[in-house]
Amino acid sequence: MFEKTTWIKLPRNVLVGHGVLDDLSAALAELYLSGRPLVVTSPTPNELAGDRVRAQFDDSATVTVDQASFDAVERVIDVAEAEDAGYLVGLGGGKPIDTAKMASDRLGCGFVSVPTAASHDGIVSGRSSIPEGDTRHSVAADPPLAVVADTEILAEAPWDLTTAGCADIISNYTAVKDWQLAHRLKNVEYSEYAGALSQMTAEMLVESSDAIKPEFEESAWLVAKALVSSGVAMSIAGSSRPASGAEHLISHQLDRLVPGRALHGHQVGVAAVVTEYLHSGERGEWADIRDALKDVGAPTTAAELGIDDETFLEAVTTAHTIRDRYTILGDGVSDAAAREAAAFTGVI
Ligand SMILES: NC(=O)C1=CN([C@@H]2O[C@H](COP(=O)(O)OP(=O)(O)OC[C@H]3O[C@@H](n4cnc5c(N)ncnc54)[C@H](OP(=O)(O)O)[C@@H]3O)[C@@H](O)[C@H]2O)C=CC1
Ligand SMILES: O=C(CO)COP(=O)(O)O
Ligand SMILES: [Zn+2]
Repeated sequence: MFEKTTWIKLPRNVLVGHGVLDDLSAALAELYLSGRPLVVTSPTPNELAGDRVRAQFDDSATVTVDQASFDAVERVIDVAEAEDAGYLVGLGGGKPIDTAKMASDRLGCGFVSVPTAASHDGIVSGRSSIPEGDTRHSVAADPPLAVVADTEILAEAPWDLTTAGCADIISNYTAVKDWQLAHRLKNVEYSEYAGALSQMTAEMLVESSDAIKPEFEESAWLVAKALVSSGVAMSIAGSSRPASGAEHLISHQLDRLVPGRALHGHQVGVAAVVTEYLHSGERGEWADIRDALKDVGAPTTAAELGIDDETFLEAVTTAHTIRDRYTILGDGVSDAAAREAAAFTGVI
């Protein structure tokens, strides 16, 4: 008997462009959401855009979170219940968006993503990343019903956040290679469609890198569109596999060793240079990844991340323990192999 089933959860309305923040309520009107919104935000995004969001609703409540944590998720759930909110609007960077995504998943209510930074593909995906104990990687949570990404706001955000978003997309190259490897060696289910979409998203971003420059609103548009596409690839796959391989494991390990030292996207970009070398050796495509990162102004060395060489190497040699996800790191690379890869590629 044929037993395969597919259930793909995707956002229904995705708005990317200049001034679209003011179309938020129109985008939501089409979704038949009921009740009033609870805006989940953090201090800077609230100051930048909170009033423009609240002005579009007759009635709303707001809760501000300072960090992504399970305490913050609990607090949002409490406020949502106390305020009798019908759905949650995550306004800000990954911190409020992931907190709102997780809280709405727990509450069983709708979630809408209004990113103020194009810093990683979590702003669109059905994945939420809330640190708990030693766990740093994302877990499944229903994706946003709508995404409203105003490029005017994204373009005015600190440039580092945008280059981090670019690097998160560039790392899709190695993520897809790891996924294909796991398919060949461990029979992990692989989606050709999701893999191709993820890879094409990285290729298109790299091909447009000349247009990715600070103060060009088009840069924010290109990056936001790529983040949407990467999020869709994850939704099709039903996992973060299309956008998260060994380079993400290394980044998660860095988050444990030196929390908050560098942005997620920057870490996965630098780690991707090393994991590409591990995949394809001295003559492989690691230099293309490094050059793509350089072209968008993202870091390419451990030092540029503010991380010392030994800590970076410790992350590479221990990253395979992070989660049950087979990658080029296998059951662990030796210190000598990690050192060789990182030194040859100029990462250390
Ligand atoms: N779901 C997923 O797949 C993923 C989720 N994540 C999660 O996302 C978080 C990191 O994402 P990131 O976006 O860097 O985090 P933040 O939400 O912390 O945003 C980064 C910083 O930028 C500020 N900021 C946001 N928007 C603007 C703006 N328009 N102008 C000026 N400053 C702005 C924030 O201010 P303020 O301090 O006031 O908030 C904050 O200081 C982590 O919690 C991580 O776990 C990361 C990767 C993937
Ligand atoms: O950041 C992500 C994809 O870019 C999510 O990946 P993780 O599942 O490894 O957290
Ligand atoms: Zn990522």
